[in-house]
Amino acid sequence: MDGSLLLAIDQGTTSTRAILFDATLAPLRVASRALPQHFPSPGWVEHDAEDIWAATLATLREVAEGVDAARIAGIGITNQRETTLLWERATGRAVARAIVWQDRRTADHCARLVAEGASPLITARTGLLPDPYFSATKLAWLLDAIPGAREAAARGALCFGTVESFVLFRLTGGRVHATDASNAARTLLFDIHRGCWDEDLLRLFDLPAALLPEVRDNAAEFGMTDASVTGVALPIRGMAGDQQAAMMGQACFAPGMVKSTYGTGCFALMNTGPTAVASSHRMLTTIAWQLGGLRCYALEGAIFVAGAALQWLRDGLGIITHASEADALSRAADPAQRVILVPGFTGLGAPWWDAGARGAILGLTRGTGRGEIVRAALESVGYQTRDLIEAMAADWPGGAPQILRVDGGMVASDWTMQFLADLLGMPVDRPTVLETTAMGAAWLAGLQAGLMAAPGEGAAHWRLERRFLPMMARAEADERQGAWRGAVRRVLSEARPA
Ligand SMILES: Nc1ncnc2c1ncn2[C@@H]1O[C@H](COP(=O)(O)OP(=O)(O)O)[C@@H](O)[C@H]1O
Ligand SMILES: O=P(O)(O)OC[C@H](O)CO
Repeated sequence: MDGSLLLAIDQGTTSTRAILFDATLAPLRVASRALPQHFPSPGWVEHDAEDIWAATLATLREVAEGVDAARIAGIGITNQRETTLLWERATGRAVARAIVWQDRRTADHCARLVAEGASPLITARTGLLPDPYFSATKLAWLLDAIPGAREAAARGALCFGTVESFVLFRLTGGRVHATDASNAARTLLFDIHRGCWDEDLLRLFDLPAALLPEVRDNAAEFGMTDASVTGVALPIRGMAGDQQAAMMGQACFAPGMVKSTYGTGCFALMNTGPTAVASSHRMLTTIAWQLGGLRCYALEGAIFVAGAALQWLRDGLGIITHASEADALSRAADPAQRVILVPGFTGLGAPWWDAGARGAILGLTRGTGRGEIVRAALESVGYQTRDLIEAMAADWPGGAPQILRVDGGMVASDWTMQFLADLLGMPVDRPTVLETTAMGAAWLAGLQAGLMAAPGEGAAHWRLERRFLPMMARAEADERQGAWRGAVRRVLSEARPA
């Protein structure tokens, strides 16, 4: 028995992965399952809790097959954040489909909160703002929509949680209803300065405290899996929201370091150390991690559509059959055409926060073909990232970061990474292991198991695969960014927050 393997579960928006890592955080085995998406109404996005659970169990069993359980030092769970689940405490059965972070059905509730002047309280306590992206209004919506749910919630018969909490509950056979500080920080209900659920916010959203999970450090004893579920009892020792886990996988341990993850959406996070920096530029302030009761904070820019634009080109328009075709099509596209795609399919996130905005393709001519449209989808990722990085640089006393570390499914696109470096005018570093989210969860479990050094004591697990250096003239980059902002202004809704 050496107890030096770590097992990460990464429950993402479009897939669930389980990855077995060795003690140097090198991935040994990966199992993956796609997650079905449900779009029952315009702007609504749902996941079936049983799909999440079935994929979690299947991937976990697949990577653990034939491995001596005594060699597994711990499991780390990481997850799509904010996605809201409500389930019966007695049975673990979800009472409705999960409402996914991208879902906009609570836009009116958020607009009401803004109109009633609740924004300053919400931002001061949570570092967030009233937007349907976060969990609280989704939870309130479920309690109102399901007959009897409010009464059952008040007597403690229901559990609320985001995906990590639901997965933990099921893995432990219903014994543990808990979450971690990084996930709690995304609910609109958690005071990120005091590190606890906030009574005033519970009142504001009319939610009973009996629903809430207990909040633990990111590296902690979360309980043992139930042997009847996983075959043998294994310790769960790490937990973090996927974007915070990616920060750890990217070893962004020093204040001022930034990573950006390109999956379905794009999430750029800057480490701000023990200081919760309040943004004057519509960035989010969030908990990066809490270890030994001490919190490290981050500034975050969240954009809702990155790789999802390619999914739309593939599944909605059918003009590509696989995302990997996008690079060749973009290289071959006419450089003289300036087509701009604003991917506001589910509204716009940071720095616009406009739930009513919708997407647009501008600059079409008779010569525009699929290459120019695909290239515009890749370019939209660069433009959106530059908006975030400039906003963060304006908030952070240390100014602009020197380097951007990138990860997520979309960084396979060399073309996109080069365009990103060109627009930002800074190096873009792609690591050897792109499963940085799972790596972060494994790192947390390893930290708790005593296998890893604490942050700041070295970042031996991070290795550079390729650095993209800026080649575009600054004047051209600035002019392009200006044209992008002009395009965004044309899709903003009249009702957007001032
Ligand atoms: N070669 C590629 N070029 C561009 N985008 C890609 C490529 N391969 C995958 N993607 C995009 O990456 C996204 C999937 O990344 P992933 O990190 O698995 O997402 P998530 O965690 O949100 O489920 C998809 O939206 C897909 O369009
Ligand atoms: O599943 P991902 O990688 O798209 O991440 C989703 C985010 O956590 C939403 O906040």
